[in-house]
Amino acid sequence: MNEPRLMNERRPLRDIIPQDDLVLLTCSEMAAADSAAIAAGTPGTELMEAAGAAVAGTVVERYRRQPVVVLCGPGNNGGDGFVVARRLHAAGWPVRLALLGSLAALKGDAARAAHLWKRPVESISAHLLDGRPLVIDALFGAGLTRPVEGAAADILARVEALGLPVVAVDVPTGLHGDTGAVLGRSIKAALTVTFFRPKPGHFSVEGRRLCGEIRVADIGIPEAVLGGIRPKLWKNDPRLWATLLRRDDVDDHKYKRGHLTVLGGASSTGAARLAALAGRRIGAGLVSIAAPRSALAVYQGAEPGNLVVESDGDEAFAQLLADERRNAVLIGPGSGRNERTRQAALAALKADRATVLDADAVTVFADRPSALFDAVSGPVLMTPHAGEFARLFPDLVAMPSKVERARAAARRSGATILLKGPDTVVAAPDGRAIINVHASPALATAGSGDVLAGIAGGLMAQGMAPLAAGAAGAWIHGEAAYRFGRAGMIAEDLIDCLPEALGAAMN
Ligand SMILES: NC(=O)C1=CN([C@@H]2O[C@H](COP(=O)(O)OP(=O)(O)OC[C@H]3O[C@@H](n4cnc5c(N)ncnc54)[C@H](O)[C@@H]3O)[C@@H](O)[C@H]2O)[C@@H](O)CC1
Ligand SMILES: [K+]
Repeated sequence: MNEPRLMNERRPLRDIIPQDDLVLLTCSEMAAADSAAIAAGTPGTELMEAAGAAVAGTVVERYRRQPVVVLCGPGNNGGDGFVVARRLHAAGWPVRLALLGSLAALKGDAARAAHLWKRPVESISAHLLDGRPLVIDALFGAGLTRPVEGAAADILARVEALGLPVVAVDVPTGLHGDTGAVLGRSIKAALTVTFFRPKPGHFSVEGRRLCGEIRVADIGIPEAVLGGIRPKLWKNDPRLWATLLRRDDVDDHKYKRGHLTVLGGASSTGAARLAALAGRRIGAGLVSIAAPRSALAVYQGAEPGNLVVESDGDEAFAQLLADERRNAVLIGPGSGRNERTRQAALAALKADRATVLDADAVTVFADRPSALFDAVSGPVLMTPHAGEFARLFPDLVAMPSKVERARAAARRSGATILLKGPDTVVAAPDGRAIINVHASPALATAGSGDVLAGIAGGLMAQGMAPLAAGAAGAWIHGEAAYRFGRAGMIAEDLIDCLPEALGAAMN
């Protein structure tokens, strides 16, 4: 009897399902959303009033009545501050307001908001902080263009030194909404109220440190404006990809669940074994390790459910891929920085397999990255950490935005890039990108990356496209760490927790 054909093979891979409520908007996209809302009939003053009202409302909800100082900047972020001050004062709170710059220099909506504030406008000075007030930071928001210095930096330093509670309007001053980098100096907020949609900067490592709790307020911008903006960045969540995870089917057969082939190395054999186990746990029907003769016995004596095939020398991997049922390939974890790894990667790309390139498979192309990029044509996910990324894309490292770094690398290489870290970004060559913050610091442990590569490879074997597999992999990886839920986690524990994590993603 012939063995059943693999069902996934040569079928289009299943891609993410965009969700409007998970969209993140850059500052210029947000400005476009404001403009579209204004064009659709909501005046800018109303948007600003709604923004300030949302901040004031949140403050009243979260804090007991107490003295407040509102620090206003020279633009519309400051304009929001004037609204917050007026509304808190109306609610009976003791409010002082200080403006950076002169009232006469305010323009447009901000000038109108200032006009409605009938009480004193002070200048920024340390005396404002006498009596330890709650601080509303409305100095700079989406319009931040250069480092925060001078009086603004001084007062923020003072607020921080005194440990005063801070509520940030839109973003903590100094945090760049797009890049998530700090320009000059910033301030740690307990709460950040942003408008319509979060911005990428809220989810950078710095952003997560500085924003505190993030509340996204509706300010009356119609959802329909997103249609015109066509955003391409989402916050990772199972709703983007959970429906793509394979559900059990009555006529399931292991070949229908894909066959992941992992290149095993000669010395660091643990990495490929961890990846292979993760690939099986995540649901690949078969996972085999292509092992060099010298290490065959090691792999054969290990986990009995991993298939082990001999694959020695530079050409052998290409021959393995003559079997079309090997629909997905993972190369890199412990595979060795050598010609065999390099040739296996090129063979996988040539054979157009769903391919995950990690660790050594990234590093072996450092001397001539174009040899890798030229070979990419099919579905490829590359999963570098920052150091591996720098080897392949040295000129992109200086870009301040991690999302843009990953996007540029994806565009150049033709592969989907999963750039690891506490704020993992997955970016596809067409510009779609996903930020994952569903990750625990406990993931910073040896072998954790091998597990992630195995999960992604297993998901691609089951028919997920690279962006979906990367996003799902990063989330499930994070969820597994949360599920372990105590100190002392090692990579093997992550694998044990995968079934529960997978279950959580599917619910
Ligand atoms: N209609 C709208 O556009 C709305 C805007 N909103 C608010 O408006 C904010 C954006 O307003 P803007 O675009 O006016 O920007 P900002 O208020 O963030 O700041 C802009 C001004 O600050 C200057 N500036 C930038 N960085 C500086 C630095 N380091 N030191 C000194 N000056 C600096 C700029 O040259 C500009 O004059 C959002 O963050 C949000 O709070 C909300 O009111 C909702 C509606
Ligand atoms: K701010």
